Amino acid sequence: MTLQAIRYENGTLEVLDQLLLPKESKYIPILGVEDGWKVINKMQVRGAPAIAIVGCLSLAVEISKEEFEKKKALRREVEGKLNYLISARPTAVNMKQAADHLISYINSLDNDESISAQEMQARFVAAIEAMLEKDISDNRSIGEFGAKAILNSVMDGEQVRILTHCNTGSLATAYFGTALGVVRCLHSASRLENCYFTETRPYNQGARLTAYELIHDKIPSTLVCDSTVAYLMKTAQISAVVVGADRVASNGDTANKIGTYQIAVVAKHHEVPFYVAAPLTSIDFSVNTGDNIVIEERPQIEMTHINNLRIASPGNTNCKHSMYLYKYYFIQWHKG
Ligand SMILES: CSC[C@@H](O)[C@@H](O)C(=O)COP(=O)(O)O
Repeated sequence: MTLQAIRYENGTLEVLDQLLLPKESKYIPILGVEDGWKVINKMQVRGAPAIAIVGCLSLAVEISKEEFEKKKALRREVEGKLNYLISARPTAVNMKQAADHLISYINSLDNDESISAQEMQARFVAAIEAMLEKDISDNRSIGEFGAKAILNSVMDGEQVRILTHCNTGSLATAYFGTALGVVRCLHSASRLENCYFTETRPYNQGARLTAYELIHDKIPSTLVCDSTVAYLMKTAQISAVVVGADRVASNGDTANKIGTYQIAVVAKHHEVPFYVAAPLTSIDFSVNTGDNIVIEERPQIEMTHINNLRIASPGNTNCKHSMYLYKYYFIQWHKG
């Protein structure tokens, strides 16, 4: 059975605390938008599609509990809260795309004189619930298309070796993932020899979360240090790299977890095909190039500490090389 990181039923929502994994599996109840914002900001929920779904569902939970006499009041509340949710993690665009879509939907409901405030409220909550279903079907298609694309570039019946970065699986989406969904599809088709995955410093989404998912699904896999990638490409005959995306600009420049850029550069050097597996909601047509993507800067403590234990030497770390950008756009889209 696929891991369920987001549990939503009849207006109640709880999410698996990903900061505690793999040591502890604990679900956090989300009672409204403030809780939603916090779990996203603290990265107890992460991964671009999961951020959008949890953010929007937290609004659905809050709205469902309220009573609105005036449609305008509902519209104002929805707009303000969606804009607030976007600020929790700015680089991943899925939350913003979802907010734009929902704001335009609530405006159309507001303008529709044939419906009451209660009807508007019910339809709005249903629209958010439909996003959950859409993510599930998108995951299925991405997995199937991605596996097909990779298998088309190898010999008939050949087993493939895939490298992935960060976590893009059930913990990052509502179903079985984007890049990790491709890996899952290759495995179900009995065409996966091995999935190599990076530890993904500083928060170790690979070592903690991707490992957790691959072990859960009994998929043959190997955890590698981030700094092993170049050597791995030289020696392990990697068939393809597949990663997810936090935001794709209209020219194809892609922002993803820090470290993705260097993997892309090394893949190019070793002529290993490089794929970005992402839903349409990760594409931001309002941004021309990666230069205009807002890059999230996270607190230094995430790099200097592991599980609240300091690993970097104490002292003034406020110097250039100790700052880190969390994400960076990494690649110019290749034509064809
Ligand atoms: C399907 S998840 C896509 C991306 O969000 C993923 O590749 C990624 O970089 C996640 O980063 P995170 O910082 O853990 O949210």
